[in-house]
Amino acid sequence: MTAIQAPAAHAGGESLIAYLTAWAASAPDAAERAAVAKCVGVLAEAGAAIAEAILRGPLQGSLGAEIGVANADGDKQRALDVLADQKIVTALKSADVAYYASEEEEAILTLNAGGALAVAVDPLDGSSNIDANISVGTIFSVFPASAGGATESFFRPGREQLAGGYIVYGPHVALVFTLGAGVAHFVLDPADKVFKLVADGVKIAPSTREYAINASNYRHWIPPIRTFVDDCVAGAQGPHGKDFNMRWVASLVAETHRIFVRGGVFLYPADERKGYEQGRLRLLYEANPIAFVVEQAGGGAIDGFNRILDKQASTLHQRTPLIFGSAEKVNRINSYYTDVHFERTPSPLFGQRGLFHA
Ligand SMILES: O=P(O)(O)OC[C@H]1O[C@](O)(COP(=O)(O)O)[C@@H](O)[C@@H]1O
Ligand SMILES: [Mg+2]
Ligand SMILES: [Mg+2]
Repeated sequence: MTAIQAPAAHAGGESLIAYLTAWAASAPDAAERAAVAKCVGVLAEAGAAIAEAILRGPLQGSLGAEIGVANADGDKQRALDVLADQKIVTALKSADVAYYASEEEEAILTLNAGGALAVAVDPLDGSSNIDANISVGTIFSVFPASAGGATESFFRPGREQLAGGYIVYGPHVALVFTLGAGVAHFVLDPADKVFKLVADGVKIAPSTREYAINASNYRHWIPPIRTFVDDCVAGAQGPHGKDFNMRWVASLVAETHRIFVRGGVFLYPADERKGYEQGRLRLLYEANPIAFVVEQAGGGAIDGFNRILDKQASTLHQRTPLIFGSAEKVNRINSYYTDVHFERTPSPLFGQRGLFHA
Protein backbone atom coordinates (compact mmCIF):
# COMPACT_ATOMS: atom_id res chain seq x y z
CA MET A 1 0.00 0.00 0.00
CA THR A 2 2.45 2.61 -1.16
CA ALA A 3 -0.16 5.34 -1.18
CA ILE A 4 -1.02 4.86 2.46
CA GLN A 5 1.16 6.50 5.08
CA ALA A 6 2.36 4.76 8.21
CA PRO A 7 0.10 5.20 11.25
CA ALA A 8 0.63 8.61 12.83
CA ALA A 9 -1.07 9.23 16.18
CA HIS A 10 -2.54 5.75 16.54
CA ALA A 11 -0.87 2.40 16.68
CA GLY A 12 -1.67 -0.18 13.99
CA GLY A 13 -3.98 -2.90 15.31
CA GLU A 14 -5.93 -0.53 17.58
CA SER A 15 -9.61 -1.48 17.74
CA LEU A 16 -12.20 0.80 16.16
CA ILE A 17 -13.93 1.32 19.49
CA ALA A 18 -10.66 2.35 21.20
CA TYR A 19 -9.89 4.73 18.32
CA LEU A 20 -13.34 6.34 18.43
CA THR A 21 -13.35 6.58 22.22
CA ALA A 22 -9.98 8.37 22.20
CA TRP A 23 -11.18 10.75 19.48
CA ALA A 24 -14.43 11.54 21.31
CA ALA A 25 -12.57 12.34 24.54
CA SER A 26 -10.12 14.73 22.93
CA ALA A 27 -12.04 17.94 22.21
CA PRO A 28 -14.41 20.57 23.61
CA ASP A 29 -17.47 19.62 21.50
CA ALA A 30 -17.73 16.43 23.57
CA ALA A 31 -21.46 15.74 23.18
CA GLU A 32 -21.37 15.95 19.39
CA ARG A 33 -18.19 13.87 19.22
CA ALA A 34 -19.71 11.19 21.46
CA ALA A 35 -22.73 11.01 19.15
CA VAL A 36 -20.58 10.74 16.01
CA ALA A 37 -18.31 8.12 17.61
CA LYS A 38 -21.29 6.00 18.65
CA CYS A 39 -22.86 6.40 15.20
CA VAL A 40 -19.74 5.26 13.32
CA GLY A 41 -19.35 2.39 15.79
CA VAL A 42 -22.88 1.06 15.21
CA LEU A 43 -22.56 1.49 11.43
CA ALA A 44 -19.42 -0.68 11.61
CA GLU A 45 -21.32 -3.30 13.65
CA ALA A 46 -24.08 -3.34 11.04
CA GLY A 47 -21.38 -3.65 8.37
CA ALA A 48 -19.90 -6.68 10.14
CA ALA A 49 -23.36 -8.31 10.16
CA ILE A 50 -23.89 -7.52 6.46
CA ALA A 51 -20.43 -8.96 5.73
CA GLU A 52 -21.44 -12.20 7.43
CA ALA A 53 -24.49 -12.56 5.18
CA ILE A 54 -22.38 -11.79 2.09
CA LEU A 55 -19.77 -14.35 3.15
CA ARG A 56 -22.39 -17.10 3.14
CA GLY A 57 -23.27 -16.19 -0.45
CA PRO A 58 -25.81 -18.53 -2.02
CA LEU A 59 -26.00 -20.50 1.26
CA GLN A 60 -27.91 -17.48 2.60
CA GLY A 61 -30.39 -17.71 -0.30
CA SER A 62 -30.14 -15.56 -3.40
CA LEU A 63 -28.88 -12.24 -2.07
CA GLY A 64 -29.05 -10.77 -5.57
CA ALA A 65 -32.64 -11.85 -6.23
CA GLU A 66 -34.84 -8.99 -7.38
CA ILE A 67 -37.67 -8.76 -4.94
CA GLY A 68 -40.04 -7.02 -7.27
CA VAL A 69 -40.11 -3.62 -5.63
CA ALA A 70 -38.44 -0.59 -7.21
CA ASN A 71 -36.60 1.67 -4.76
CA ALA A 72 -37.03 5.45 -4.70
CA ASP A 73 -34.66 5.74 -7.64
CA GLY A 74 -36.55 3.32 -9.84
CA ASP A 75 -33.97 0.50 -9.49
CA LYS A 76 -35.33 -2.94 -8.62
CA GLN A 77 -34.44 -3.75 -5.01
CA ARG A 78 -32.48 -6.93 -4.40
CA ALA A 79 -32.71 -9.09 -1.28
CA LEU A 80 -29.36 -7.83 0.04
CA ASP A 81 -30.34 -4.16 -0.50
CA VAL A 82 -33.27 -4.68 1.85
CA LEU A 83 -31.36 -6.80 4.38
CA ALA A 84 -28.58 -4.17 4.54
CA ASP A 85 -31.07 -1.31 4.91
CA GLN A 86 -32.87 -3.10 7.76
CA LYS A 87 -29.65 -3.87 9.64
CA ILE A 88 -28.52 -0.25 9.35
CA VAL A 89 -31.86 1.20 10.49
CA THR A 90 -31.86 -1.10 13.52
CA ALA A 91 -28.26 -0.13 14.34
CA LEU A 92 -28.84 3.61 13.99
CA LYS A 93 -31.88 3.50 16.27
CA SER A 94 -29.44 2.69 19.10
CA ALA A 95 -27.40 5.85 18.36
CA ASP A 96 -28.18 9.55 18.77
CA VAL A 97 -29.60 9.76 15.24
CA ALA A 98 -32.68 11.86 14.53
CA TYR A 99 -33.01 11.36 10.76
CA TYR A 100 -32.17 8.57 8.33
CA ALA A 101 -32.02 8.96 4.53
CA SER A 102 -31.37 5.87 2.42
CA GLU A 103 -31.30 4.81 -1.20
CA GLU A 104 -33.80 2.15 -0.17
CA GLU A 105 -36.29 4.49 1.56
CA GLU A 106 -38.75 6.71 -0.29
CA ALA A 107 -38.62 9.45 2.36
CA ILE A 108 -36.50 10.51 5.33
CA LEU A 109 -37.21 8.38 8.44
CA THR A 110 -37.26 9.89 11.93
CA LEU A 111 -35.46 7.44 14.24
CA ASN A 112 -34.98 9.32 17.54
CA ALA A 113 -36.75 12.68 17.66
CA GLY A 114 -34.40 15.30 19.09
CA GLY A 115 -31.31 13.25 18.21
CA ALA A 116 -28.06 15.03 17.37
CA LEU A 117 -27.34 13.56 13.93
CA ALA A 118 -28.75 12.99 10.44
CA VAL A 119 -27.31 10.02 8.55
CA ALA A 120 -27.56 9.30 4.81
CA VAL A 121 -26.66 5.80 3.62
CA ASP A 122 -26.33 3.72 0.48
CA PRO A 123 -26.84 0.43 2.36
CA LEU A 124 -25.59 -1.75 -0.46
CA ASP A 125 -23.57 -0.17 -3.24
CA GLY A 126 -22.85 -2.14 -6.41
CA SER A 127 -25.94 -4.38 -6.10
CA SER A 128 -25.59 -5.72 -9.64
CA ASN A 129 -22.38 -7.48 -8.54
CA ILE A 130 -23.81 -9.48 -5.64
CA ASP A 131 -24.37 -12.85 -7.28
CA ALA A 132 -21.11 -12.57 -9.28
CA ASN A 133 -19.11 -12.57 -6.01
CA ILE A 134 -17.59 -9.16 -6.83
CA SER A 135 -16.95 -6.56 -4.11
CA VAL A 136 -19.90 -4.48 -2.94
CA GLY A 137 -20.13 -1.97 -0.09
CA THR A 138 -21.94 0.43 2.21
CA ILE A 139 -21.49 4.22 2.02
CA PHE A 140 -22.41 6.61 4.84
CA SER A 141 -22.59 10.36 5.44
CA VAL A 142 -23.17 12.02 8.83
CA PHE A 143 -24.49 15.58 9.25
CA PRO A 144 -25.53 17.37 12.44
CA ALA A 145 -29.33 17.31 12.73
CA SER A 146 -30.74 20.75 11.99
CA ALA A 147 -33.21 22.53 14.27
CA GLY A 148 -35.07 23.21 11.01
CA GLY A 149 -36.06 19.56 10.70
CA ALA A 150 -35.47 16.57 8.46
CA THR A 151 -34.96 18.09 5.03
CA GLU A 152 -32.85 20.98 6.33
CA SER A 153 -30.60 18.41 7.97
CA PHE A 154 -29.65 16.98 4.57
CA PHE A 155 -30.20 19.84 2.09
CA ARG A 156 -26.96 21.62 2.87
CA PRO A 157 -23.45 21.66 1.36
CA GLY A 158 -21.53 18.41 1.78
CA ARG A 159 -18.64 20.29 3.35
CA GLU A 160 -20.80 20.46 6.52
CA GLN A 161 -20.59 16.68 7.04
CA LEU A 162 -19.24 15.58 10.41
CA ALA A 163 -18.15 12.15 9.18
CA GLY A 164 -18.25 10.12 6.00
CA GLY A 165 -16.88 6.90 4.63
CA TYR A 166 -17.48 3.43 3.28
CA ILE A 167 -17.20 -0.26 4.03
CA VAL A 168 -16.08 -2.54 1.21
CA TYR A 169 -17.10 -6.21 1.38
CA GLY A 170 -14.29 -7.74 -0.66
CA PRO A 171 -11.78 -10.54 -0.13
CA HIS A 172 -11.38 -8.74 3.20
CA VAL A 173 -13.75 -6.23 4.80
CA ALA A 174 -12.30 -2.70 4.97
CA LEU A 175 -13.73 0.40 6.66
CA VAL A 176 -12.38 3.78 5.51
CA PHE A 177 -13.71 6.99 7.03
CA THR A 178 -13.02 10.56 7.99
CA LEU A 179 -14.15 12.41 11.11
CA GLY A 180 -13.18 15.69 9.44
CA ALA A 181 -9.41 15.64 9.95
CA GLY A 182 -7.68 12.96 7.90
CA VAL A 183 -8.70 9.44 6.93
CA ALA A 184 -8.46 6.18 8.88
CA HIS A 185 -8.38 2.68 7.38
CA PHE A 186 -9.60 -0.31 9.39
CA VAL A 187 -9.94 -3.98 8.48
CA LEU A 188 -12.39 -6.46 10.04
CA ASP A 189 -10.43 -9.28 11.67
CA PRO A 190 -12.41 -12.48 10.99
CA ALA A 191 -10.77 -14.11 14.03
CA ASP A 192 -12.53 -11.94 16.62
CA LYS A 193 -14.87 -9.81 14.43
CA VAL A 194 -13.17 -6.58 15.53
CA PHE A 195 -12.31 -3.74 13.12
CA LYS A 196 -8.58 -3.04 13.60
CA LEU A 197 -6.58 0.00 12.49
CA VAL A 198 -4.34 -0.50 9.48
CA ALA A 199 -3.34 3.12 8.82
CA ASP A 200 -4.23 6.63 9.94
CA GLY A 201 -3.59 9.77 7.89
CA VAL A 202 -4.20 7.88 4.64
CA LYS A 203 -3.31 9.77 1.42
CA ILE A 204 -4.28 9.23 -2.23
CA ALA A 205 -1.36 9.35 -4.67
CA PRO A 206 -1.51 12.76 -6.43
CA SER A 207 -0.92 11.49 -9.97
CA THR A 208 -1.98 8.35 -11.76
CA ARG A 209 -1.89 6.25 -14.93
CA GLU A 210 -5.25 4.59 -14.25
CA TYR A 211 -8.79 5.75 -14.97
CA ALA A 212 -12.19 4.13 -14.39
CA ILE A 213 -15.23 4.79 -16.56
CA ASN A 214 -17.99 2.73 -18.16
CA ALA A 215 -16.64 2.99 -21.71
CA SER A 216 -19.73 1.37 -23.24
CA ASN A 217 -21.35 4.81 -22.91
CA TYR A 218 -18.75 6.43 -25.20
CA ARG A 219 -21.28 7.45 -27.82
CA HIS A 220 -23.38 9.26 -25.20
CA TRP A 221 -20.54 11.17 -23.56
CA ILE A 222 -20.25 14.92 -23.57
CA PRO A 223 -17.22 16.41 -25.34
CA PRO A 224 -14.90 17.01 -22.34
CA ILE A 225 -15.17 13.36 -21.27
CA ARG A 226 -14.81 12.00 -24.78
CA THR A 227 -11.75 14.16 -25.36
CA PHE A 228 -10.17 13.24 -22.00
CA VAL A 229 -10.62 9.52 -22.65
CA ASP A 230 -9.43 9.84 -26.28
CA ASP A 231 -6.31 11.52 -24.92
CA CYS A 232 -5.78 8.69 -22.39
CA VAL A 233 -6.26 6.04 -25.09
CA ALA A 234 -3.69 7.85 -27.24
CA GLY A 235 -1.22 7.08 -24.43
CA ALA A 236 2.39 8.09 -24.89
CA GLN A 237 1.55 9.45 -28.36
CA GLY A 238 -1.17 11.77 -26.99
CA PRO A 239 -1.16 15.02 -24.98
CA HIS A 240 -0.74 13.18 -21.64
CA GLY A 241 2.56 11.77 -22.91
CA LYS A 242 2.12 8.49 -21.04
CA ASP A 243 0.26 5.19 -21.32
CA PHE A 244 -2.86 4.53 -19.22
CA ASN A 245 -4.66 1.52 -17.82
CA MET A 246 -8.47 1.33 -17.52
CA ARG A 247 -10.70 -0.41 -14.93
CA TRP A 248 -14.47 -0.61 -14.36
CA VAL A 249 -15.87 -2.75 -11.53
CA ALA A 250 -19.35 -1.15 -11.54
CA SER A 251 -19.08 -0.91 -7.77
CA LEU A 252 -18.32 2.62 -6.57
CA VAL A 253 -16.90 1.46 -3.23
CA ALA A 254 -14.53 -1.02 -4.88
CA GLU A 255 -13.30 1.64 -7.32
CA THR A 256 -12.85 4.10 -4.42
CA HIS A 257 -10.82 1.61 -2.42
CA ARG A 258 -8.60 0.82 -5.40
CA ILE A 259 -7.97 4.56 -5.82
CA PHE A 260 -7.07 4.82 -2.13
CA VAL A 261 -4.60 1.97 -2.45
CA ARG A 262 -2.86 2.83 -5.73
CA GLY A 263 -4.22 6.14 -7.05
CA GLY A 264 -6.44 6.67 -10.06
CA VAL A 265 -9.44 8.62 -11.19
CA PHE A 266 -13.13 7.63 -11.38
CA LEU A 267 -15.62 9.21 -13.76
CA TYR A 268 -19.40 8.84 -13.87
CA PRO A 269 -20.23 11.95 -15.90
CA ALA A 270 -23.48 13.40 -17.15
CA ASP A 271 -24.25 11.98 -20.57
CA GLU A 272 -26.80 12.35 -23.33
CA ARG A 273 -28.99 9.37 -22.40
CA LYS A 274 -32.43 10.24 -21.11
CA GLY A 275 -32.28 10.27 -17.31
CA TYR A 276 -28.49 10.68 -17.20
CA GLU A 277 -28.43 14.48 -17.55
CA GLN A 278 -26.94 14.52 -14.03
CA GLY A 279 -25.05 11.25 -14.29
CA ARG A 280 -26.11 8.24 -12.27
CA LEU A 281 -24.77 8.56 -8.75
CA ARG A 282 -26.65 10.14 -5.87
CA LEU A 283 -25.38 13.29 -4.16
CA LEU A 284 -26.45 12.65 -0.56
CA TYR A 285 -25.36 9.07 0.03
CA GLU A 286 -22.81 8.38 -2.70
CA ALA A 287 -21.02 11.53 -3.93
CA ASN A 288 -20.96 13.54 -0.67
CA PRO A 289 -19.34 10.94 1.58
CA ILE A 290 -16.95 9.74 -1.14
CA ALA A 291 -15.93 13.36 -1.86
CA PHE A 292 -15.43 14.03 1.86
CA VAL A 293 -13.17 11.06 2.44
CA VAL A 294 -11.28 11.62 -0.84
CA GLU A 295 -10.60 15.31 -0.13
CA GLN A 296 -9.47 14.45 3.39
CA ALA A 297 -6.91 12.15 1.78
CA GLY A 298 -5.61 14.93 -0.48
CA GLY A 299 -7.63 13.97 -3.57
CA GLY A 300 -10.23 15.92 -5.52
CA ALA A 301 -13.96 15.43 -6.25
CA ILE A 302 -15.94 17.48 -8.77
CA ASP A 303 -19.03 17.22 -10.96
CA GLY A 304 -16.97 18.45 -13.91
CA PHE A 305 -17.30 22.14 -13.14
CA ASN A 306 -17.90 22.35 -9.38
CA ARG A 307 -16.49 20.90 -6.18
CA ILE A 308 -18.92 18.20 -4.98
CA LEU A 309 -18.75 19.39 -1.35
CA ASP A 310 -20.03 22.85 -2.35
CA LYS A 311 -23.20 21.45 -3.91
CA GLN A 312 -26.48 21.51 -2.04
CA ALA A 313 -29.14 18.87 -2.59
CA SER A 314 -32.69 20.03 -3.17
CA THR A 315 -34.22 16.56 -3.49
CA LEU A 316 -33.49 13.44 -1.47
CA HIS A 317 -32.37 11.14 -4.27
CA GLN A 318 -30.76 13.84 -6.43
CA ARG A 319 -28.09 12.65 -8.85
CA THR A 320 -24.81 14.31 -9.67
CA PRO A 321 -22.03 13.73 -12.16
CA LEU A 322 -19.03 12.50 -10.14
CA ILE A 323 -15.34 12.65 -10.96
CA PHE A 324 -12.87 11.97 -8.17
CA GLY A 325 -9.46 10.62 -7.28
CA SER A 326 -5.85 11.73 -7.64
CA ALA A 327 -5.78 15.52 -7.36
CA GLU A 328 -3.60 16.22 -10.36
CA LYS A 329 -5.84 14.22 -12.69
CA VAL A 330 -9.10 15.66 -11.30
CA ASN A 331 -7.75 19.18 -11.89
CA ARG A 332 -6.77 18.20 -15.40
CA ILE A 333 -10.26 16.85 -16.13
CA ASN A 334 -11.76 20.07 -14.76
CA SER A 335 -9.69 21.95 -17.33
CA TYR A 336 -11.29 19.87 -20.11
CA TYR A 337 -14.66 21.28 -18.97
CA THR A 338 -13.53 24.85 -18.64
CA ASP A 339 -11.02 25.46 -21.44
CA VAL A 340 -10.89 24.93 -25.17
CA HIS A 341 -10.37 21.15 -25.12
CA PHE A 342 -14.03 20.28 -25.55
CA GLU A 343 -14.29 22.36 -28.70
CA ARG A 344 -12.36 19.60 -30.46
CA THR A 345 -15.58 17.54 -30.42
CA PRO A 346 -18.39 20.09 -30.36
CA SER A 347 -21.87 19.05 -29.24
CA PRO A 348 -25.07 21.08 -29.34
CA LEU A 349 -26.13 19.56 -26.01
CA PHE A 350 -22.95 20.58 -24.24
CA GLY A 351 -23.56 24.10 -25.53
CA GLN A 352 -26.54 24.22 -23.15
CA ARG A 353 -24.30 24.21 -20.11
CA GLY A 354 -27.31 24.33 -17.79
CA LEU A 355 -28.05 20.72 -18.67
CA PHE A 356 -24.82 19.60 -17.07
CA HIS A 357 -24.24 22.38 -14.61
CA ALA A 358 -26.72 21.86 -11.77
O1 LIG B 1 -23.92 -0.02 -14.43
P1 LIG B 1 -23.24 1.33 -14.58
O2 LIG B 1 -24.05 2.33 -15.36
O3 LIG B 1 -21.83 1.19 -15.08
O4 LIG B 1 -23.19 1.96 -13.10
C1 LIG B 1 -22.34 1.49 -12.11
C2 LIG B 1 -22.49 2.35 -10.90
O5 LIG B 1 -23.78 2.18 -10.34
C3 LIG B 1 -23.69 1.79 -8.98
O6 LIG B 1 -23.81 0.40 -8.90
C4 LIG B 1 -24.86 2.48 -8.26
O7 LIG B 1 -24.99 2.06 -6.95
P2 LIG B 1 -26.17 1.07 -6.42
O8 LIG B 1 -25.76 -0.32 -6.73
O9 LIG B 1 -26.13 1.42 -4.96
O10 LIG B 1 -27.46 1.51 -7.09
C5 LIG B 1 -22.28 2.20 -8.54
O11 LIG B 1 -21.76 1.42 -7.50
C6 LIG B 1 -21.48 2.03 -9.82
O12 LIG B 1 -20.39 2.92 -9.88
MG1 LIG C 1 -24.63 2.92 -4.86
MG1 LIG D 1 -27.28 0.85 -3.32
